[in-house]
Amino acid sequence: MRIAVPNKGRLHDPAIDLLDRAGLHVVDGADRKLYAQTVDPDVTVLYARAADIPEYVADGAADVGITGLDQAEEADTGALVDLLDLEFGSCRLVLAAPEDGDIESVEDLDGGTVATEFPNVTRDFFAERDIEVDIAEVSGATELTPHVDIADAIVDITSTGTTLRMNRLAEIADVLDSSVRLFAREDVADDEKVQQIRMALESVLSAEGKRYLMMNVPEGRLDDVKEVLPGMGGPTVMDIAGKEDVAVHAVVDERAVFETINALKEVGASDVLVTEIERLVE
Ligand SMILES: Nc1ncnc2c1ncn2[C@@H]1O[C@H](COP(=O)(O)OP(=O)(O)OP(=O)(O)O)[C@@H](O)[C@H]1O
Ligand SMILES: O=P(O)(O)OC[C@H]1O[C@H](OP(=O)(O)OP(=O)(O)O)[C@H](O)[C@@H]1O
Ligand SMILES: [Mg+2]
Repeated sequence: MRIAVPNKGRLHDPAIDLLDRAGLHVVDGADRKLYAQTVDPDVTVLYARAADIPEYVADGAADVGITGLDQAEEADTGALVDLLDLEFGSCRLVLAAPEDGDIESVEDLDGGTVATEFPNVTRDFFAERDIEVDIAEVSGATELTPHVDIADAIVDITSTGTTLRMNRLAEIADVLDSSVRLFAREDVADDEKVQQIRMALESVLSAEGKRYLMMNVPEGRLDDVKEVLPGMGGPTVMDIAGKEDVAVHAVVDERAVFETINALKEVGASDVLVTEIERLVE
């Protein structure tokens, strides 16, 4: 089983970090290597450019891949199965034009030129609206093109909006909401190993923002404590050898920890421990 991961750029570190936290540690990932082993002898990492990953997966060079939805939509491959939203690399593809120009709507671009690194997505966007545009494919610095008479507008990535603002461009329309996904080729999407990888990654995302609470509770107050701890499927209750108290464990939303601890103290809980959770396999 080969998993394609961005070899550099902004997606590389978070992708490797996520695999790590999922327990799929890369063991010989020296820089500039094409392949790396993981702790699972059946899983190899293949490093590739984010833009090439959909094609690698579609062609069988890899079985699953981690890259942006924007790249998957742009790639000229058959459909890949979008197995899991990995919740990083969130950005939008937008149509934008000079702030002080005459392009204010999508229709104003009829007969015009749009520069982009995403020609396929852009072509589809205008075709769906029956608007004829010429597409100027560029490989970077797209934001400059409307100011040097190469294009009337652009379709490009934005997240904070800083780059558009710095280049005096205004958003005209949303083209695509993107985030990084785990993609699989259709014929392997249901394979056991692929599903194990999906579940391992999902368990890291599920644990994010959750805390594990442990405490001692007098047995007579257990019902009150349960009221305070809605938890996931109720708390775990254990006897403590030679003691009247019972031990109670529960998973709680990080944002609710402060309030929950105060409420727990009020109903008689003591020795409350709060710990982080690495993974949560549901
Ligand atoms: N500003 C951004 N904020 C969030 N996500 C982004 C942003 N820019 C790009 N992305 C996501 O990262 C993916 C990879 O971006 P890109 O291909 O530009 O690589 P990079 O990290 O800039 O490295 P390089 O361009 O040097 O290969 C994009 O397809 C998109 O999904
Ligand atoms: O809305 P913002 O937060 O300003 O982000 C948008 C910018 O981020 C990306 O560029 P990147 O930083 O990856 O540089 P690149 O052109 O070298 O890929 C993208 O191509 C935009 O230019
Ligand atoms: Mg970039």
